[in-house]
Order: sequence, then C-alpha cells, then structure tokens
Amino acid sequence: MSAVVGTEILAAPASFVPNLFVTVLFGTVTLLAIYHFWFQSLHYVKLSKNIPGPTPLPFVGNALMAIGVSPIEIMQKVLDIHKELKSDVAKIYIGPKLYIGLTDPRDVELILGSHVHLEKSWEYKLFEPWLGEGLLISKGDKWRTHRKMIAPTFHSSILKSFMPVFNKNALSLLNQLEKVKGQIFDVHDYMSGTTVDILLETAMGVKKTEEDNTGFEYAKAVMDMCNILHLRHYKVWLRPAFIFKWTKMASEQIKFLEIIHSLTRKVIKRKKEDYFVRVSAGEASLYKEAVKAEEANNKVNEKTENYKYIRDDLEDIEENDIGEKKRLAFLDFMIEASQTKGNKLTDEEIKEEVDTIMFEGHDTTAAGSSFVLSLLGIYEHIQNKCIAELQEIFHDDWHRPITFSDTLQMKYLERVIMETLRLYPPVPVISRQINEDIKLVSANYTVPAKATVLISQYLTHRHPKYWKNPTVFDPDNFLPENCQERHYYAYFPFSAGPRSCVGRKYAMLKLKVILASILRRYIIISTKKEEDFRLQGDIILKRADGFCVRMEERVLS
Ligand code: HEM
Repeated sequence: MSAVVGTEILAAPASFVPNLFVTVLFGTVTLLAIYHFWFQSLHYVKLSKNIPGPTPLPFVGNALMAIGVSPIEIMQKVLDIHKELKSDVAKIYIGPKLYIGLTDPRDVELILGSHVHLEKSWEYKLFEPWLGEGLLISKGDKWRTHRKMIAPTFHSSILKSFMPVFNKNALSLLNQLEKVKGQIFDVHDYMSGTTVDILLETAMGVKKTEEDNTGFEYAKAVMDMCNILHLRHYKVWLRPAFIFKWTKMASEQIKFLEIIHSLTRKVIKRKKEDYFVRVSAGEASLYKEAVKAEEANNKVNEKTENYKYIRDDLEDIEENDIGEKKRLAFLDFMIEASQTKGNKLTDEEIKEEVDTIMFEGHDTTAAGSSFVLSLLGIYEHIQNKCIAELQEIFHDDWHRPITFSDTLQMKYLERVIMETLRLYPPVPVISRQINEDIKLVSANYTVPAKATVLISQYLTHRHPKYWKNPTVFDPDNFLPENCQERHYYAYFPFSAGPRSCVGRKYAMLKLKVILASILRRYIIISTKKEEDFRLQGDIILKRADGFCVRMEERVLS
C-alpha cells in the first residue's frame, strides 16, 4: 500500500513539470506577442520603422551592446555603427526609448535653428545633483529669462576688460611650464588649472590667493564627475537612482560634488561680502543702469526679430550694442540682480548658474587648447605659420602683454583653433527632446514626437559631402573663400541657434591669449601622431592617452 502511495506521489510531479513548462512558455510567448504588437502600434515606432539602425531586442532594445564596454571603446563602437550604416539618419533603441542620430547639416539646422525644439533630452537630468536647473539644462520661461540675463555678461565690451587677467594668468602658466621644459608631460593638467583660475577671476570676479590649490582640485573633481555621468549615459542600467545609489560610484559622486560645490559656495560668499561692503560704503548699484541698457537693447532686438532670420541670439546682441561701460560681469550681475527689489533671482538659482558657468567655461576650453597644442606639435609647418603671424604682430616687442587689438590680427591662429574644434570638438554630441514630428530634408524620414535626437559635432564636422578632405588637419578650411559656400550648420562646435554657447567669444579670446603666449615662449613637440590619439567622449572629448607634449625654449632668429 505504502509503495503504491509512494509511486503515485512520485509520478505526479513527472507529468506536472512539462505542463508547467508549457504554461510558462505559452505565457511568455503571449506576453512577448502582446508587447510586440503594442510596441509596433506606437506612433514613434511606426514612423521611424524605415530608419536604419542595429536590430533591437524586445524590452532592452540595443542596450546590451554597452555590456563590458569601456568609455574609450563606446566611442569607437558608435563610430563603427555609423560607418556600417552609411546613413545620415540612424536609430537606436535603449529599452523602448528611441534615439535618432542626425549628421546632415540640413537636418541639424531643423533642430538647432528652431525656436521650438529647445528642450534638452532626459540624459541632461543626470547633471541635476551638480548643476541644478542651470542654463545648460533649464527649459521654458526659466531658461529664457536666465539666458537674457547671462548672455550679455559675456559681451565683447566686458571681454576687453578681461585682457589684463588673461595676460597675468598666461604669464603664471608660462612660469609653471618652465619647470617641465624639455620633459614629456600632459599639458591638459596645466590648461585645466589655468582655465579655472581665469574663470574665477573674470566671470566670477574673485581673486585667487597664491597658496590656493582649489583650481586644480576642482578641475580633477569635474573630470571624475564627467566619467560617472558618461558611464550612466551609456550603461543604462546605472541610470535609475534606486540602482545607482548602491554602487561605489554613488559615494564617490557625493565626494566629488562636495569638492565642486564647496568652491562655488566659497565664490558666492566672497562676492556677496564684497557687494555688502560696497553698498555700505555708499556706492551706487550698477545693476539698474545695466538693466536699463539691456532693456533698450532688447527693444531693438524685438523690432528686428520679426523680419530678420536670427541664426544666433548672440549675433543679435552684438549688432545692437549700446552702453559700453554699463555692462556687468557675470557674477556681479547675478548678485546685484538678486539684491535688487522686485527681482526674483534666489540664492539657489545663483548657485546653479555659477556651477554651470564654472563647468561649461573651463573643461571645454581646457580640452580645446590641449588639442591645439597636440596638433601644433605634430604639424611643424603650421606652428611655424603661427609664429610668422605673431612676429608680424609683435615685431621686436615679443614679450609685451597681448592687447585686444592684437587678438583681432591673429587670423591664422584663429583658423588653427577653429580647425582643431572641427576635428576635435570638445562637446562631441548634444541631444534634444522632440515634442512634435519633424520631416527631415536629407532623406524621406520623419523624426517622430517623443524621440530623442542626437546631433554629433564630431560626425558632421567630418562629413565628406561638406568637407573636402574631412579628416585632414587644414586651417585653410576656414579661409573666407572656403567658408562661403559651406552650409552654416556643417560647423557648430559651440552649437548654434537660440541655445548656442553663451561663452564662445570669451572662449576664443581666452584661447588666443593663452596659446599665443605659449607659442611666443616655447616650441611645441608632440610625441605621438594624430592617428595614435585614443579619443574618449565622456561628456567632453579628451585624449585617453593623455595630451603628451614636450616644450623647448623658442629662440627667435
Ligand atoms: C571651446 C570652448 C567651448 C565650447 C566648445 C563650448 C561648446 C558648447 C556647446 C556645444 C553648447 C551646447 C550644449 C548643449 O546644447 O548641450 C554650449 C552651451 C553652453 N556654454 Fe559653452 N562651450 C565653450 C566654452 C564656454 C565658456 C567659456 C562658457 C562660459 C564662460 C560657456 C558657457 C555655456 C553655457 C552657459 C551654455 C548653455 C547655454 C544654453 O543652453 O542656453 N561655454 N557650449
């Protein structure tokens, strides 16, 4: 009896297992089929069906291609996919989220030139613990009002007054470089520290003390933060906060943000103290005059806006310049604005904008100048042309401070910088959230609402249809006669249109002073060829192999 019972008991699971297996299999297939039909019925999926791209898997899309891939490899992987697809429009899915890459300038213009597609994509949200809702990320009215306040604080009339600070810091940089003369070293470390110091003294109006090493520490923390954000961008499983918080990176992020924010807090505190000292000494507020000047300026802009196609709001501000002396530098303006009755600028908003300007203003120029030096070290004939131009400008007075009008004569150096930013754009990709369908120009495709558009300066700047020898470093690409016929959106290292970089004139001026100062003192020699550069696009484009150069004293004949 017991044996029979035992047999019955044992026999039951044997027939039950296949049933369970079939049920689970059937259930899974049904769920997949429902998901598939639901997914295929989505507006953005239907509309983007014919756009080429790697085949996505259900649920995860193409996200798995990031598994085990290092930050250096991911850039190469994306470039390989682009090469394989041979298309100016390409799609990729991360889970159910659709990303569309555009490389043709005519399509790029539809996005960047528009006053509608201004919203940054979700990926920028990962910056929020660092930059809050600063200008880079904010949207709607907040972005518009802050942009109107901040853009004029980088106007040429203010930039001219920064020349002594640029010169002083360039000299201090030369003295630091003296210590590594004749050795192979990573020039990026020096460019980072110097650009932070310059930003603090110009845009923030805070003097650095000799023993202060915050510039270097800050720059290092920014680089480490960028590494984390980049990893979270492409390893999408690290995106959700509830997963990220259990990783080692989360505790590191807290440490890096403390270094970054303690500098910005210190800067704002010092500046506020200065302000109250000035006010208690009975000095008049410069803010009201500055606002009056800006309002008059904006009225002129409103009048022109109706009939003039505006490519870039900064151009407009330049054209309608008034009130040379009335403008205030960035942080002076923000502090004065916050203290003026009726102004709604809060302390938190000031902090967000200071963090944004400090980040955008230093890492980009540090990378840009390091690429210029690497390239000049490789192409000796181009470096010699720069020297010939500098000799024309400075004649026998080779060591005197550089003036604003000298920089206007540095046409060849300007072309070298522009060509460097073409091949190695410090911001290699930008993205936008699309909220309505956009019919493209380059091909018969529509970017559907809800897609995220990726626009890569790196790829468009090397587009063979728009550049003669796309991968050859040739500053003559920017001779006026060679620019005339080229599409305006074939080159946009500073982005373009209403959301373009507010600091681009500042950046160009600073780069000219720093680079001309280095070239006057040193011969630059690179230890590697361009094809040996190992690029890493972690938010800001860098050389993963380091920006290694050697500098020797220049003896002029
Ligand atoms: C070579 C140097 C620089 C390059 C290549 C560069 C590039 C860019 C690019 C591509 C954008 C658009 C980013 C996006 O849409 O995601 C941008 C935005 C911005 N940049 Fe720069 N930048 C440089 C220097 C600077 C400097 C020196 C400052 C300030 C001192 C600055 C401040 C900003 C700000 C505040 C924005 C956000 C503008 C907005 O969304 O309205 N940048 N920059």
